[in-house]
Formats: sequence, C-alpha cells, structure tokens
Amino acid sequence: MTARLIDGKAFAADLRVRIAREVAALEKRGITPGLAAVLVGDNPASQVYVRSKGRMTQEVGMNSFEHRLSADTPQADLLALIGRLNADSAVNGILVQLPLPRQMDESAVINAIDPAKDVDGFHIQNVGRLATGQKAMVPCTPLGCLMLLRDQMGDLSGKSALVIGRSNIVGKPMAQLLLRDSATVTIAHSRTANLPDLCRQADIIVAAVGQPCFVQGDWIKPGATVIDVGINRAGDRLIGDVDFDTARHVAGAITPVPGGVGPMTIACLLANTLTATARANGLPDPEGLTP
Ligand SMILES: Nc1nc(=O)c2c([nH]1)NC[C@@H]1CN(c3ccc(C(=O)N[C@@H](CCC(=O)O)C(=O)O)cc3)C=[N+]21
Repeated sequence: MTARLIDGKAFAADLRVRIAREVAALEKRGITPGLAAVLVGDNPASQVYVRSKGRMTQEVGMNSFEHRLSADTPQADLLALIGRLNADSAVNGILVQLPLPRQMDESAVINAIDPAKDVDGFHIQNVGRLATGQKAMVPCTPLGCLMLLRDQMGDLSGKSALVIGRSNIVGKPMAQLLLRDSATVTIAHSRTANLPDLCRQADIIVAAVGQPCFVQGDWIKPGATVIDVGINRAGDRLIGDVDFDTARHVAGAITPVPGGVGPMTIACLLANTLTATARANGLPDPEGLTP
C-alpha cells in the first residue's frame, strides 16, 4: 500500500484564496484586517516565519505590522507594546512569536494580549473557551490539522485518535478539537508506556513530539491517517516527527514535511485574523474558517 499524500501546501493556498475573497468583501465596508507580529530577539528560524507570515498577510489584502525588539528587551517594554496594539483599532490580530527570551514570563506576556485579538489562541480565556465548547480563537496548527483530517476522512465521530505530544500550542488543543468532533482521543507523551501498541490502534495519529523520525512505519495501523506536525532541521533539510519513508507504505494518507502542516499554520493564522476582524465589527464568522 502506498499512502495518499495530503497536500497541505495546496490546501493552504486554496484557503488563502477564500480568505482573500472575504477580505475584498470587507474592503467594500471600509474594513481592512490588520495583523501585528512581534518578534523578540534574532532567532534566524523565527525571522523566516515572521517574514513569510508578513508576505502572505499582504498577499490576502490584510495590513501587516511588524515589531522587532532586541533579545535583551525588558518584559515591561514588551507589555507596553502589547498594550498599544490592544488599543489600536487598526490591529485585529496580535501574534507574539514564541519562544521568548529567558527573562520573559511567557504566560504573563500571552495573557496580556486582548483575547479577542489573540489569533494564536494561547490566551487562558481562549484555552478555557475551547475546552468548554464556547466560541474561541483556536490555535492555528491544530486548526489546520483538523481541516486536513476532515477533508480526508469526513466525519471523525467514533474514530480513534492518538495525539503524541502534550504541549499547550499543539497537543492539548488538538485533543480538544478532536474531542469536539466526537473522536475517541488519547494523548501520549514521553512517559507513555507501549507507545507503538497505542499507535497501532489509532485511526488517526497526530505526531507533535519534536523528535525527528520518531513514529515508525510498523507502529502504524494499515490505512490510518497520519498528520506530522514536526519540523526538525537536518542539515539544510526539514524532516518531520514521522519516519516518512517507512510510514508511507502503511498509512492510508500522510502529510509530508515540508508542504504539510506548516503552510496550514500560516493560512489558519490569516483565517483567525479574518475571524477576529469580523467579530470586532459585529459581523458573522466567515464560513468554514472556524471549527
Ligand atoms: N506565537 C507563535 N505562533 C506560531 O504559530 C509559531 C511560533 N510562535 N513560533 C514558531 C513556530 C513555528 N511555526 C511555523 C509555521 C509555519 C511553518 C511553515 O510554513 N513551514 C514550511 C516550510 C518552511 C521552510 O522551508 O523553512 C512547511 O512546513 O512546509 C513552519 C513553522 C509557527 N510557530
């Protein structure tokens, strides 16, 4: 068996076309969505993400505001900037690139963002809203994974889903979204016993462990759908958390790295910015961009 390739790059491009159409419709009402990205320090990989986010934001017709602060910026200065962005009506979405330098308290920074502008969905209010089934801003990577899974499998209800990884930015919100779609969800992590056996029972595997080629082909139930969230640098190449070369002979469908989840994350950031703009203006949520 050879797995179907899940083309996240193409899906994301299509999503951005739909977003651009909605942005054009808002333009007629005199509304232009604005996304502010804040980058603290000069992590070269982070700079790449911020740049490509900035370019795609403009491509869909939104305003992109970039703020670069030096790595030794005091936390109070960052909080002051967030305060100004919260108060700025031209800014509908605020993204503070993670990880932050050591002197910063990440939770304090995230929770300083106006939850209505929290397009990463990391604010404690959005986390609680997602967990209790209320209208929330939903983290971009899990939202992108959910869109790909629904597109591949249709109704997820009753499917067994294994999420490998328990981070606040991927694993936990991914589990919440799958649960909302009535999947039977297991969260595995570095202390999980018999991970290969758990994997073999899963119709859906979402791998977000941060270890290259961690999930082996012979751990996968034949025909399962495998979503690889990992982005690991191997020299000048990117590789995922799934051993693609063995997994592709067993899975029913699998996302490649690059070209799978990564582009969906950025497209969902734009989707969330559009959703935040609609809500800020008392308009209904745009169709098909929220869970
Ligand atoms: N507050 C915050 N929100 C984030 O969403 C966030 C963050 N901080 N910090 C850094 C990580 C990383 N991240 C990526 C998004 C897209 C690609 C992406 O598009 N990757 C391409 C390849 C890019 C390349 O070739 O370098 C792909 O997988 O095909 C990668 C990584 C978002 N992050």
